[in-house]
This record gives sequence, C-alpha cells and structure tokens, in this order.
Amino acid sequence: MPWLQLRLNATADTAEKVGDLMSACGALSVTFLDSKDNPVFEPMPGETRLWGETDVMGLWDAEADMDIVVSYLQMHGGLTKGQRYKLEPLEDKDWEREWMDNFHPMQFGERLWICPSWRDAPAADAVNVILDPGLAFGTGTHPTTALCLQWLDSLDLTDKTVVDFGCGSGILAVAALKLGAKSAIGIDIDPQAILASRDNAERNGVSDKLSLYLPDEQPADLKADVVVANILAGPLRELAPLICRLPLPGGHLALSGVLESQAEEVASAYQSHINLDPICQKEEWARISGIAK
Ligand SMILES: C[S@@+](CC[C@H](N)C(=O)[O-])C[C@H]1O[C@@H](n2cnc3c(N)ncnc32)[C@H](O)[C@@H]1O
Repeated sequence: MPWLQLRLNATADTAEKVGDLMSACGALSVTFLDSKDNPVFEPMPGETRLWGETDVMGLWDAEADMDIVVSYLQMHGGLTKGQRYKLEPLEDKDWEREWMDNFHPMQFGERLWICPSWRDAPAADAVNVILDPGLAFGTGTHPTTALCLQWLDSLDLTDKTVVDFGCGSGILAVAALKLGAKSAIGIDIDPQAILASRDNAERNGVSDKLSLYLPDEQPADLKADVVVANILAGPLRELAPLICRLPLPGGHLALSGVLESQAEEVASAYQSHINLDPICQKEEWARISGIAK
C-alpha cells in the first residue's frame, strides 16, 4: 500500500501540539526530527522541548484526504497561514527498501554490534544484538543510546545484575545480557515498550533472563550491580531519589538522554549518592556515570 507523508516545521513550543493534531486526524505515525533528520524523543507530559526547531512528520495511508488534514491543522493552529509544508507519496516498497538498505550493523565500544536481522553478523566472535529498526525508540542510532551501549561494552558484566530504566525497545538490557550479565530488569512507563523489549529479548535468545515491569509493578527492594537510565533530564532529576537507590554499593550507574547544557544540573541531583566520572559527550548529548557510594 502506498503512503502519504506530510512534513512541516515547528518550534520547541508547537511541535507536540502539531504531533497531537496529526494523530487526531488519522496519522498512522508521527515522528519528530531534529535539524540533522535524527528522530528525537517525544516529550514527557508537561515537559518543555529543548531542541529548538523540529520537523514533524506524519504518515497516512493513501486513502486519506490530505486537504481535510491540512485544513484541520490550519484551523487548530498546527499550520499557520502561508506556512510551507511538504506532502509526498511514499511507495511502500521504496520505503521499506530504503530503510533496510540504510540500516547496517553498527559497532559500539570494542565488542558490541547491533545488527539488523536481515544482515549477516559482522564477525563471528563479536557480541551481536539482533534488532530490527522500527518506529519505536532504541535502535542505537540515537547518540543517547550509543553513549549507553559504549558504556555497557566498557564494563565487565559477567554474572552481573542489570536494571534498564526506561527500556524502550529493550536494546540496553538485551545488550547487557549478551555481554554476559546474569539477569536484567527492564522498566518502562509505556506498555508498548514492554512488548517490544520482550520481542527483542526473544529474538536474541535471552528472554529467560529478562524481567519487565511497568514502574508501579517493579519490586520494592530492587537493587542491581549495574543501572542504566536513558530517559530525559526532567524525569532523571525527579526520579533521582529512586534511581540513586537502585545500584548496590560499589555498583555502576549511567544516566543518558541529557543535553550537554543540562548535565551539571542532573549530575548534582546524584552526587550525594554516586561518585561521578567525568561527563562523556556525543554530539550535543551527555552521559553521566559513576559508582554508587
Ligand atoms: C529515550 S527512550 C530510551 C530507550 C532505550 N533504553 C534506549 O536507550 O534507546 C526513553 C524511554 O524511557 C521511558 N520513560 C520515560 N519516562 C519514564 C519513567 N518515568 N519511568 C519509566 N520509563 C520512562 C519512555 O517510555 C521511553 O521508552
């Protein structure tokens, strides 16, 4: 089935509203893209977008009446009078082909590779995580995920327990298990993330070692040797009292999803419980890590 894609530019303040309006008039998916065309996070409710100019891209099936969609956006302030937008058909075949052709195995750190299922593993002795990119967050292409994968690769995870807080596709928990962790727990507020993580664990033969919880279901006394949380700066600040208690004494913690400009403030919420490493950066993103006191 061919698709129709509508793309328009929004600002930090309007992107979320434009996305909601697109969903309200039948978009099958809505993606936010930064200035380099990387997909960016959907903001948490009440959270301010921090990355300035954002393109919002909605996808409809070919039957959709896009005149109605455009009028609806104009009527509700998603498109201002005279604002330019791009509407183009996307052939299903081209779309999938392009996706598949462009998604190559990617290396993180020394041992770890993320490999789409339709490509051969790059090296027999590498640690290969098989993951199919989708609309869900967490394929390794985003710098915040990459920072966490590199960090996990740098640790000796043999027989360690791991918590992946904000597990998304489960990429970090699955990678940790394939790097030798004994067991992992993934936690996410999004039920779709729980399902995606389960699928990806099964695809990688580690589902028996991964437990998944919504936040209000997680064990009360949860502790682990290694804790990784790739969520945004706001939740990381708010959840600091909870996340600080997750690593065992001497255990490792990494926080990601934080812009470089927010790193000091987030780090200060953790420094009473964590001996912090120097902040590590990739593009405009920062990773905060350290060892629990
Ligand atoms: C940026 S994605 C990270 C996904 C994956 N861990 C990765 O590194 O690519 C953030 C995930 O955190 C989840 N999340 C956001 N706030 C959360 C919270 N307060 N508690 C648990 N999960 C949360 C979101 O639903 C989303 O799946």
